[in-house]
Amino acid sequence: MHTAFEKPERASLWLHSLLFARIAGVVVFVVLAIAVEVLLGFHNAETDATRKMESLSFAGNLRALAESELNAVLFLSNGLAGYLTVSQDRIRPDEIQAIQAELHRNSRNVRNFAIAQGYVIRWVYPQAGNEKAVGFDYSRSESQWPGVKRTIDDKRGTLVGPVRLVQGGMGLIYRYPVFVKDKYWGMLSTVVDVDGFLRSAFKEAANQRYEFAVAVLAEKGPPHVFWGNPALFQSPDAVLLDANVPNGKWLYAVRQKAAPGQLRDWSLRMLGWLMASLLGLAMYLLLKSRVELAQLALFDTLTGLPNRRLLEDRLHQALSRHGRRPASRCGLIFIDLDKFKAINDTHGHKAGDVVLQTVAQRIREEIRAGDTVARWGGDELVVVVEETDTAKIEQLVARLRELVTTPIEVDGLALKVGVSVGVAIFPDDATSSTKLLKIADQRMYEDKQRERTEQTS
Ligand SMILES: Nc1nc2c(ncn2[C@@H]2O[C@H](COP(=O)(O)OP(=O)(O)OP(=O)(O)O)[C@@H](O)[C@H]2O)c(=O)[nH]1
Repeated sequence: MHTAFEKPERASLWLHSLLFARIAGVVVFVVLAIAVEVLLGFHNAETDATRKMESLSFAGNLRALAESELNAVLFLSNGLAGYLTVSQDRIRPDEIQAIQAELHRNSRNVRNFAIAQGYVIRWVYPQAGNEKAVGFDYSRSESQWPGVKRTIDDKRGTLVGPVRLVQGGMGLIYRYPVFVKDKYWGMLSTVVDVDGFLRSAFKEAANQRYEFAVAVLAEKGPPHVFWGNPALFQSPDAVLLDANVPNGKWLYAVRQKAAPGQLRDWSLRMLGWLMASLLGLAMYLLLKSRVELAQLALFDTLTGLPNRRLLEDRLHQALSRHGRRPASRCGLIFIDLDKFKAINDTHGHKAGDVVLQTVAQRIREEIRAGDTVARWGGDELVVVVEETDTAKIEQLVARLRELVTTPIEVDGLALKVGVSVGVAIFPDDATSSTKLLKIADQRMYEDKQRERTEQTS
């Protein structure tokens, strides 16, 4: 048996199909989901740019802090270098010790000062713990000599390191070459404790929001990272900022730690997708209800056959199509069940329904796919047959009579109805659908009368 709500076959009804409703629902969902992603993309790009600006400003802050800490060291070293330049040949060890002691007392992270005359270290302050440094000859140190030589050649103070110190531990060394009358006299080295220096430089920068790393840019080879996580230099989220230090460069990498915004992004995304799903579903349900309404308006709910309205439309279409094949015929068959009321009265309305459904199904299975059988109303059905001829219509009518009158089994009973049929042929009988229907109805009535007469005689 056919379902009550069948899909209209015509292309013009495509907009009222369930498939269209499903596609429209999916399209609404996809479009909204894409819109959510695009908006989130804009939002993220903007947030990213803001975060990078903030990171850059933080990196600038770090650079300023390190510079100010470094300036304190340079200031001390330059002062001592001034003394050495003035007093070169008259240097008195006790005087140097006193100056060094004074400078050391006022400096925070300076581990020691070392003064070399020529290339050999002569004086160190404080002496305790640094005895090993006295007598150290730079020109014989494979690791230190290239740097020392560069400082002398460049004639400018150079920040070296962090390096492993002769006296143990890690240090930053500020080397300052002393020249007397343009001739190299000796080297002043100020050794700064790396950890202490960096801690006091960056203590103000200690921040829950950012992580950072600092590296020395080598002339050759990769940067040497001496503070923080080296991976930051490879991170796409990190910003890099370089800074000049005496005769060299440091590089800062700064990244904001996982921002609370990431969680918010996910919530926004979930909310957006939820809205997209709900609106997609709403669109589907809306169109589905329209489909159902349209089907209710065009199909008979008991038999699933086209109703009178759709039949009239199809008949109209069939007649307009006929113009293309004028030699063929179009048949309109009006069918009315006889003694149907008696089935209702004797076996109940439900049994009558089954009879109507069965008759509808039998006729539907008999006709071709392009033809139409519709419920005209009550126990009346109408068949439209296209591209046919008179003989074929007669054969079809005979088969339909047989099909309708073949007993129908309902609850173990074989119920039988009679049938009256009236046929009108286009264009022989009429050329308008109204006229054809009228003629077919009239002939069906005559058929019924004939049957009645035959039964009574
Ligand atoms: N079960 C059922 N009965 C229906 C339905 N629609 C109409 N009917 C009944 O079908 C009958 C149609 O009336 P008639 O055509 O006069 O009945 P009939 O016994 O076939 O009369 P003749 O055609 O003169 O033989 C009425 O009794 C209606 O109540 C329906 O959907 N289901």
